[in-house]
Formats: sequence, structure tokens, C-alpha cells
Amino acid sequence: MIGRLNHVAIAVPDLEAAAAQYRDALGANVGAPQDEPDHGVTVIFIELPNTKIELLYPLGEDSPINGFLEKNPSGGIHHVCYEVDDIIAARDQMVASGLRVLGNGEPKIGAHGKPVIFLHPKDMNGTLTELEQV
Ligand SMILES: CC[C@@H](C(=O)O)C(=O)SCCNC(=O)CCNC(=O)[C@H](O)C(C)(C)COP(=O)(O)OP(=O)(O)OC[C@H]1O[C@@H](n2cnc3c(N)ncnc32)[C@H](O)[C@@H]1OP(=O)(O)O
Ligand SMILES: [Co+2]
Repeated sequence: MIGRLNHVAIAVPDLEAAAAQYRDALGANVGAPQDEPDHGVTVIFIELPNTKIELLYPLGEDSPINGFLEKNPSGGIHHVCYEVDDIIAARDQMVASGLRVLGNGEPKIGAHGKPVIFLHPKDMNGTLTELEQV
């Protein structure tokens, strides 16, 4: 059911420094910072030929990545995001398979203006997993 890898998200302690590293040292195509208040993060997308990197920085005291950065002060891989055609059908099949959907279980609109959900990392081999309807 899952399709392409949409992005790999990396939580970072210094968003501008991380963006500059991808732009200047790695020569990547780095986007502008986007505040996502509904998700408690500021993101910068880095466009690669076959996928994207999503740099994540906390936005607000209740950011879901505050705890992650406390445990990983240098930053680290935070989640992977797979594309699906129908997020409700994907969610229902995954819940029926025993996977926990985070939050209230309903999709939210993600950084690309498309519906997203998250699966609990403890059910996904220790990897927080986002699904995005494309
Ligand atoms: C910009 C919008 C969107 C997009 O369009 O791309 C985004 O990507 S938004 C990205 C940020 N949003 C989210 O992460 C939402 C979902 N996340 C959550 O609901 C929470 O972060 C969490 C996954 C439930 C973790 O909650 P938290 O309170 O931070 O930690 P806990 O202590 O409760 O963690 C329990 C357990 O899970 C481990 N953990 C936590 N985060 C991760 C992670 N990213 N990857 C792997 N494992 C993770 C944590 O270490 C705990 O394990 P134990 O210590 O063994 O108990
Ligand atoms: Co994401």
C-alpha cells in the first residue's frame, strides 16, 4: 500500500546552521523556513533528485520534537514519510493490523498541504512513521 519515500526528517538544534551545511557544503537545493504552528515545528525542505530531507526545529514550548532534541542534543533522524493514495484507507488497514495512530487518529494537513498521520515508533521498529496522501 505505501508508495514512494516522500521525506526523511532530521531534527536539528540550529536550523540555519543545518540549512547552510546542506546548501554550502553539500550543494543541495534548500528551501525557505516554513512555520507549521499546527504541528509545533519550523521546517526547511531540501529537494534531492529522488526524495526530500525535512529539517525540523521546535516551534513553541509544546513542540513534539522538544523531547527528542533533549534526548539527542546534536539532532538526529526523527521520522520517515511514505506516500499513500488514500490516507483513510491506509489508516484503517494499519489500525486493523495493530498499529497505533498518534493524536486523535484523524489526519492533519501537513507541510505540503496534504493530509498526514503518524504511526507510533514503538509499533514501527523504533521509527516514527508519517503517511502523506498524495
Ligand atoms: C510539518 C508537518 C509534518 C509534515 O508534513 O512533514 C511533520 O513532519 S510534523 C513533525 C513533528 N510531529 C510529530 O512528530 C507528531 C508525532 N509525534 C508525536 O506524537 C510524539 O513526538 C511521539 C512520537 C508520541 C513521542 O512523544 P514524546 O512525548 O516526545 O516522547 P515519549 O517520551 O512519549 O516517547 C515514547 C517513546 O518513543 C520514543 N520516541 C519518541 N520520539 C521518537 C522518534 N522520533 N523516533 C523513534 N522513537 C521515538 C522515545 O524515545 C520513547 O522511548 P522509550 O524511552 O524507550 O520509552
Ligand atoms: Co514530516
